[in-house]
Amino acid sequence: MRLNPSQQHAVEFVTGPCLVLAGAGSGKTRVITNKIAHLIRACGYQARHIAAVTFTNKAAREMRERVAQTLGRQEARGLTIATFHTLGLEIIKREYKALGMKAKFSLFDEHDQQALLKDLTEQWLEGDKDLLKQLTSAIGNWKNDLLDPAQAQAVARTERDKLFAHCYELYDTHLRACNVLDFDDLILRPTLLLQRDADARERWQNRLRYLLVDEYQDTNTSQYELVRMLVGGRARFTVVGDDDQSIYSWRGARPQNLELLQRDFPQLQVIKLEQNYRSTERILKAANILIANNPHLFEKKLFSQLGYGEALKVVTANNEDHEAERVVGELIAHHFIRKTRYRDYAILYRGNHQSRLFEKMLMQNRIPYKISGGTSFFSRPEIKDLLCYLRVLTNQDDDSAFLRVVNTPRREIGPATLQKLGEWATARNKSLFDASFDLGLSQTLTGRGLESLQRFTHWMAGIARLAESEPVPAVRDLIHGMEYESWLHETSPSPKAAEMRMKNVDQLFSWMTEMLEGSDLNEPMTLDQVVTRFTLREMMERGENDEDLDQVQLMTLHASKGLEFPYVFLVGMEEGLLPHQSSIDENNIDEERRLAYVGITRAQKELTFTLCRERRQYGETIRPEPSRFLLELPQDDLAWESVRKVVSPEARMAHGQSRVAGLREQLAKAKDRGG
Ligand SMILES: Nc1ncnc2c1ncn2[C@@H]1O[C@H](COP(=O)(O)OP(=O)(O)OP(=O)(O)O)[C@@H](O)[C@H]1O
Ligand SMILES: [Mg+2]
Repeated sequence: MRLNPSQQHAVEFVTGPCLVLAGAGSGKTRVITNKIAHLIRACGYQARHIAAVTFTNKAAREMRERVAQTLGRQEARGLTIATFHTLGLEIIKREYKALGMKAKFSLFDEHDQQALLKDLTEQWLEGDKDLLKQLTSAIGNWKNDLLDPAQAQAVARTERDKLFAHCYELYDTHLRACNVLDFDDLILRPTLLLQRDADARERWQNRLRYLLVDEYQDTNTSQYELVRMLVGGRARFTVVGDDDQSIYSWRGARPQNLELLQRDFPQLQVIKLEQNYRSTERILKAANILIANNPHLFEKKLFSQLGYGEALKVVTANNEDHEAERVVGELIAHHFIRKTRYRDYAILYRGNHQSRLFEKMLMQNRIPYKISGGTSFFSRPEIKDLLCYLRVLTNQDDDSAFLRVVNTPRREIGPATLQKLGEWATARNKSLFDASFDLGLSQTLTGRGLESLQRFTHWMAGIARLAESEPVPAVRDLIHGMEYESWLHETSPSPKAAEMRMKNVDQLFSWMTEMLEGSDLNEPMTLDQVVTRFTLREMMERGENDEDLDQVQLMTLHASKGLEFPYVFLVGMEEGLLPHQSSIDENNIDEERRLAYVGITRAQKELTFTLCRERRQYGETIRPEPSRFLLELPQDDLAWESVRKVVSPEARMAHGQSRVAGLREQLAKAKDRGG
C-alpha cells in the first residue's frame, strides 16, 4: 500500500520508541498495519512477537482484515491484534497462578457489578440510584488510577469519598473471594502483576517484543502503565494518536499521557502527518475550524487534496419522528440515484437512545441496517418473546416459536409435558400446536400439564381467528391476555427495568399498528407481512459475522472512532444533545467539541447534519436550540435547508404525501434507468 514520506518514515523507524501524532484521516492506522508487515517482512520479527492494541472489537477486526490483506493469513498467524481488555484477559489467563487466582474465574459485566454493589451497600446507600452511580464511577476511577482500597482510603478527603473507599474494599474482598473480575480488573490485575513480579514481566517482554497502540490519546493511567511494563527498557513500540479525538475522559483517559510519553522516553521519536486522505477539503475545513475553538497541547496542520466537495447540509425537522423520516428518505433517494451501497451510509448520534426511531424507519422501509455497540431494539428479550407469539399467531406450525412462548410467562407446562407432546406430535407428523388439540393426547398426558397446555392453545387459537379479520385488536388482546406485564415485574431486576421493558412492548405494538393501518410513507400491510418483516430483522440481529453485509451503519459518536464512511448523517445537532446537557452543566464543552470533531471527520464525501424544532423529553415537548457547534462551523460551507413553516396537521399530511409521492416518482425513474 502506498505511503507518503512521513508515513514511510514512521513505518521504517523501528529502533526506538515512536509516537505518530496527527489529525483525523491522516493514515495513523494505516501506519500501524503497514508497520506490522514491515516488522515481519523486513526486520525479521515473528508474528507471535508482535502485538497491536486498538480500542474497540470492531476496530480490532478491521485491523486484522487489513493486515491479512497485506500479509496473507499464513504470515499473519500468531499475531496479537486485540483491545486493551482482551490483551489483559489473555495475560490473566496465562498468569492466573502468579496472580493467586484459580484457573476458572468469571467476568462481571456492568449489570452484575451494579447488583453486587447495591447489595453490599444497602445499609448506607439504601439503593439510591445516583449514589450507586457515583460509587461505581469512583471505584472505576480508583482502579484506572491503579489505587487499591487502602490507597483509595488514604486519598479520600470528603466523608463521602471515605465511605466510598470503604465500599470499594468490601467490593474488592467479595470479588477476590469469588474469583471474579470486573471490566477494569482486566487492565488493573495484569498491570499490578507486571509491576511487582520481575519474572512475569520478563516472560511478557520476551513474548511481546514489539507493541503498537492505536488511538493512544484515549489510554488511561492503568493502560499507559501496562504499556510501559510491557515494553520495558527496550522500548520498542509505536503509538499513534490525536489529542483532538480524546473522548473518553469519563473513563479516566488522559491526553496528557502523550506528554508523559516524552518524559518517560526521552529518546521518543515524534512524527507528524499532515495530509488527510479521507475527506473532501470542505469537510476537513469545517472540522479544523470547529476544533480550533479548543485549547491545544500540540500544533497540528491538516490538508486534503480530494477536491472541495459538496456543501454540508443542515436539515431542520419538525420533531424526532420527522427527523428519522427525513434522514431515511434522503438516504433512500440518494442510494437509488447515486447507485451506492447501503454500507456507505452511517447515521451517528450522541446517545444510544436516539437510535430507536431511525431503526423503525429503516425497518419499515426494508433497508438493511446494523447497530454497532448498543443493543438493537429487536435483540431485546421482551421483543423476542413477543415476536415468537406473533409467529405462532401467524403460523401455527412454527414449533420453535411455540416452544419459546408456551411457558413464557410461566404456565406450569413443564419439560415432561412438552417432551410427551413432542413425541406424540412427531409420531403423527403434526406441529406441536395442532397436536395439543388431539383428544387422544389424554392417553399420555394427564392432569394439570394437559389442562394448562390446552387452555393456552385454545386461547391462542381464538386470538388467531380474530387476527384474520381484525389484527390490531387481536394483538392488543394477545398482549393483555398473556399477562406479560406482571411477568416482567416478576422477572426484571427492578420495577424501573420492568417498566422500560413494557414500554418496548408498547412501542412494538404501536409500530405494528402503524404498519397494519398504513401511514404517509407506507401502504397498509397484512399481519403476515408485518411479522415476516420483524422476524427478518430479528434474524439479522443474530447474524454474528455480518461485517460484510450491505447494511446502513448506526452507532454512537464514541463507537465511530477510527472508522470512515462516504456519506454521514450526524443527527440531533441540538444544545442538550450535542453538547450533552450533563457536559454543559459541568462546563465540559471541549470534550463534546472533540466528539463533534470525531463525527465530522468520519465523513469522506458528504455530510448532513439534522436537528429538530421540537423534541419529546421525559414526557414533555421541548424546543431545543441548534447546537453551538453548528454555529461555529464556516457558514459559507453549510447549506441550511430553507425553513418551511408547516403548521397544521392537514398541511403537514399533504406535504408528507406529496414528498413521498415525489420520492416514489424519483425511485421509479431511477429503477427505469436500471438502478
Ligand atoms: N498514503 C496514502 N495514500 C492513499 N490513501 C491513504 C494514505 N494513507 C492513508 N490513506 C487512506 O486514508 C484513510 C484514512 O486513513 P486512516 O484510517 O489510517 O487514518 P487515521 O489517521 O487512523 O484516522 P483516525 O484519526 O480517524 O483514526 C484510509 O482510507 C486510508 O486507507
Ligand atoms: Mg485510525
